[in-house]
Amino acid sequence: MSPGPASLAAIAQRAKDGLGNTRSRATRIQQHTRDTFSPVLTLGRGLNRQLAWARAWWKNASADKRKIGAAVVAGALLALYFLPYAPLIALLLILAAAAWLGRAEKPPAPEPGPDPTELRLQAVYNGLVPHLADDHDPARLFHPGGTYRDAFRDWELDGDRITRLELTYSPYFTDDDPGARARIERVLQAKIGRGREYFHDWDTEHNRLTVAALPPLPAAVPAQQFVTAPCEILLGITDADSTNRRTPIRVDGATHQLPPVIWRTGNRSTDPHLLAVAAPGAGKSNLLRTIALQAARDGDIVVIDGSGSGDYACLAGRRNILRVETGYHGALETLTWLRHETERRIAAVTHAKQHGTPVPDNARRPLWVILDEITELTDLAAGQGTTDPQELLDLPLRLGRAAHIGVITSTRPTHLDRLRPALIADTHTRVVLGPLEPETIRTVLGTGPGVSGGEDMPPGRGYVRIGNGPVVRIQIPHTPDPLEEDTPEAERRRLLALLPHHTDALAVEDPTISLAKERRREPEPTA
Ligand SMILES: Nc1ncnc2c1ncn2[C@@H]1O[C@H](COP(=O)(O)OP(=O)(O)OP(=O)(O)O)[C@@H](O)[C@H]1O
Repeated sequence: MSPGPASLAAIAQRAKDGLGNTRSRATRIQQHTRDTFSPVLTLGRGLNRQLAWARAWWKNASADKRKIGAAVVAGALLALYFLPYAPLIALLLILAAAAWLGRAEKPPAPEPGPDPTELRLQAVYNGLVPHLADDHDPARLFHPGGTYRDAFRDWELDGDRITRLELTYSPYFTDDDPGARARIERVLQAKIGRGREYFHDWDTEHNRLTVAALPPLPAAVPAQQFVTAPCEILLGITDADSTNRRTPIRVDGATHQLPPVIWRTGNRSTDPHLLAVAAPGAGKSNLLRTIALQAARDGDIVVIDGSGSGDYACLAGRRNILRVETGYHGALETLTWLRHETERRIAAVTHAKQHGTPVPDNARRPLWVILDEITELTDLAAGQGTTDPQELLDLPLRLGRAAHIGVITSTRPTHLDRLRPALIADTHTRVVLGPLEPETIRTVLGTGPGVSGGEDMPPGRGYVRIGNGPVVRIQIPHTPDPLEEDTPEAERRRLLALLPHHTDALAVEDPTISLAKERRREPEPTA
C-alpha cells in the first residue's frame, strides 16, 4: 500500500528535521574545533605571514640587497651555533612574532545606519515641501533638498511613531484658507501615521503648527442614569481638555470621573434644537434613544421615525412618551398637532405675561420632538404632492425656546441638501457621527474639527458643536434597542430598567400608535 499524503508529509518533515539537525551539529563541531586549535591556527597563520613577507622581500630586493640579506642570515645562523641557548631564544622570538602576526584581526565596526527618527522626520519634511516651499520666504524653511531641522522645532516619539510635532512655516503660507490647511493636514496624516487621530493646532500669529496624537476616547460607555441637572442632557464623553467638567460614569463595573458633553436645553438655552448627521450604521438611532431616555425624566416626548425602522418601538407606551409614529400620515398628523401645541403654549405664555400671572404648567412642561430621518418624510410628501412635513416644523423651531419645545432631528449626509433652510438655521446643536468627508463635517458643524485620521471611527464616535462653541470629539453612550434580537440579554435587561415605566393610560392596542416592529409588553424591570 502506498503511503498517503499525510504520511508522505510526515516523512518529508522528518527528513527536513534530520537535515536541519545534521547541519547544526556540523556547525557546533566546527566551532568547537576552531576554539580548541585556536593557538596552533594563530601560530600557523603568523608563520605563513612571516614566510610570505620574506618571500616578497627576496623577490623585490635588488641583487646587492639579496647578498646583504644572505650575509645577515648566515651571520645569524653562525651566532646561533656559538651562543648558548641562542637557538631556543631565536625559536621563541620567531614564535612570538608569528603569534603577533597571526592574531585574528577584529572585523571593522559596521558603519552606523541612519537614525530611524531622522529618516521619519525627514520623510515628513519632504512630504510637506511641495505644499510649504515658498521662494519668497527669506528663511527658506521648506525647500527641495532642505533638512527637517530647518523647519521642525520640536517632536516627540512613542517608539517609532511621531506623537507630537511642532513646525514653523513660511509667513506667506495662506493659513487662513481651509483648503490649504486641509492639504497640509492630509499630508501630515499620511506621513505621521494612519489609524490614529491627530489634532492640528494652527498658531497663525506665529506661523506655527503643532500636530499631536489624540488618545482614543473610551469606546464602550453604557447607557445609565447620568448625573445631570434638570434641562441638561449628556450627549457623550469627550477629551479631558475639552471641558472642565467631570461626571461619574460606570464603565465595566467601576465608576470613573469622565469629561461629559452636556447639552443645556430649556428656555434659557440659546441652542434648544439639535441636528444629527450620520451615515447608516454610525449610531444615529442610538444617539436619539440616549437623548430620549434622559429627556423623558422631566418632559414629554413625541417620536417620529421617518425611516419606519421601528428603532424606537421600545419607547411606546412608556410614561412621558406621548406618541411613537412610523407612518407618513401619522407623522403629518403629529406635526400638525405640534404646530397647534406651539401656538397654544405661546398664547398661554403671552397671556400670563400680560396679566402678570405664572405660566401654566401645561405650557412650560418640556416637550421634545424626536424626528429620525426627517428627509424620508419630505421625499414621501414630494411623491404624494402634499405639504413637506419640514414646513410644519418652522413654527416649533422658531418659537420652541419660548414654548419649551425642543426639536431633535437626524438625517444622512447624502440628504443634507433636502433640509429646509429654516431647519438648518434653527438647529444650533450639531452632531456628526462616523467617518464622514471633511467637507461634510465642515458643512454641518460650520467649521472643521481640526482633527484628522478618523477613518476607523467606531459607531457612536464623532464630533459635536453646541452653538458657536468649539468642535469637540464625542463618544455617544451605548443605548442599544432592547427589542432588537442581536442585543445581548444583559444589555436588554439594563436598557429595560432605564426605560420609563409603562403607562396604563396608553392602551397597547391604541390605533394612533403604529409601529413597524411587533410590540410586546416587557415585564417591568425589578432592578
Ligand atoms: N455609542 C455606541 N457605542 C457602541 N456601539 C454603538 C454605539 N452606537 C451604535 N452602536 C452600534 O452600532 C450599530 C448601529 O447603530 P444604530 O442602529 O444606532 O445606527 P444607525 O445610524 O441608526 O443605523 P441605521 O440608520 O442603519 O439604523 C448597532 O449595532 C449599535 O449597537
